[in-house]
Amino acid sequence: MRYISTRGQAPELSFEEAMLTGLASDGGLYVPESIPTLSPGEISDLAGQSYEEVAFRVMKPFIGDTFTDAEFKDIIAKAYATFGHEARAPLVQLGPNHFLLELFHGPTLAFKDFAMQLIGQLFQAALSRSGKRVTIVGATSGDTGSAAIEAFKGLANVDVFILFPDGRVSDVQRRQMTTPPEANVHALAVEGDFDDCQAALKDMFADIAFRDGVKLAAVNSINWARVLAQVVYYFTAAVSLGGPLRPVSFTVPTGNFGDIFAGYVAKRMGLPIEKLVIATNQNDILHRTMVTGAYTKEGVTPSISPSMDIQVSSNFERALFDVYDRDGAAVAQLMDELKAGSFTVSQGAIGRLRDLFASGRASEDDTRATIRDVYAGSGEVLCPHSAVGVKVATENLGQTPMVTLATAHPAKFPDAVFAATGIRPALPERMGDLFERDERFTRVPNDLAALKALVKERIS
Ligand SMILES: Cc1ncc(COP(=O)(O)O)c(C=O)c1O
Ligand SMILES: N[C@@H](CCOP(=O)(O)O)C(=O)O
Repeated sequence: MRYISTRGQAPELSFEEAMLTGLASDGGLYVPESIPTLSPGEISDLAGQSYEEVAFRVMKPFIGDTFTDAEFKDIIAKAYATFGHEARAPLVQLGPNHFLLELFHGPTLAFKDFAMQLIGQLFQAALSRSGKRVTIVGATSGDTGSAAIEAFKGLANVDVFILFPDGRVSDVQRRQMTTPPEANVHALAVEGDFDDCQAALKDMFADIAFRDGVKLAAVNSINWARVLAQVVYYFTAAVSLGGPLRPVSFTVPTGNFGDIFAGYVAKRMGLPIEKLVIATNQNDILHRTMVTGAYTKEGVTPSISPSMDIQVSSNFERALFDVYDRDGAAVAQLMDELKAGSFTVSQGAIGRLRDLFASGRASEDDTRATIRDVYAGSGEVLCPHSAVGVKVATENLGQTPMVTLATAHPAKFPDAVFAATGIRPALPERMGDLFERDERFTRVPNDLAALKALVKERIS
């Protein structure tokens, strides 16, 4: 399996190279040159298998001969051994035809652990056989950073720098990033919002001398391996609801478009998914784009679902690449226009996007009301991101079972949950002392040169 860039100008890479590289040298994102499919029989055979076995069968065609079957199975087993639920991604029924896919039983209580725990193991295996060292720089609105630090802390061949927007993540998210004592962890509080952090990260990749000098690697969902790991739970959920014989729909709380893009890949692999619904909070650039065809940046307004406070949604580029018939030059042109603030999707391409995705938006009041009503109706306590999903899902219910992705544990956002329900969800016991641990982080200006200098100084 070879990987190509969405902007068409970077070299083709193997799975291992694409994973260790992250962003393509032309600024694009790597995607497989073709999407492998599973037959209906192969999908039926996933029923009753462990999460780990499904993960192996779904991901294997994408990784080629990077690892032997035995090595890859061992990597998967280690990745999910830390999860607090035997099913890894259990389904809970919310209503007659509405299910919640709980993706928050990993070590940092968000769906990011599914991919990050896996790529922590993949990096370790690849780097220990090559003897190479990498510098991971990640941008986070709260969850990617904690999951990355958890997965890479203490590893011999890796330094991990996480840029988070100062004052715009929850206290639990910040403490998950700032309390690990390992010397290879560097939490950086940036004066700015998530888009500033992500732009700085992409600019670091664009500086080839810096990129090669520090051996830069990415663990955001610009890294294909992140998206791939997230494809698996679409299969486990659909199969437990009767797939492939019965189609299933999914609603996905969306920011950087990685999680819903994984659903699109599952569909392309042959999983019968009827609807894929993009659910945005008040920072609704993706919903506006689906409605108007114009992708227009407006400022980010902080919300009670802070992890989705994003305007420049990285993985939308991967979807554009496909609806523009994999024309890298056309995608590069759109991304250039975006630097000036907006681009318009062509008539043909927006039509195709609308065939593939539905969309909706939840205001702050909708989000609070959904947390309150779901708690009163079923006793299920939702985090604000999952509540955005549930609100939009209820507008898209039909005959087909709907699965809403519950992307984080409510205890990561106790203030928003308390305001809506009057209860304060407790952190799992293993994190009970999070607020007693010492914090360690560096405040940095939103200044690329200063960030690069700090990274160089810390790794030297
Ligand atoms: C809790 C939570 N929900 C939803 C999202 C949105 O996921 P994606 O960025 O893959 O669209 C994020 C972060 O990205 C998140 O942290
Ligand atoms: N919500 C994310 C933003 C980064 O998303 P990623 O999936 O591209 O890593 C976060 O929590 O950091």
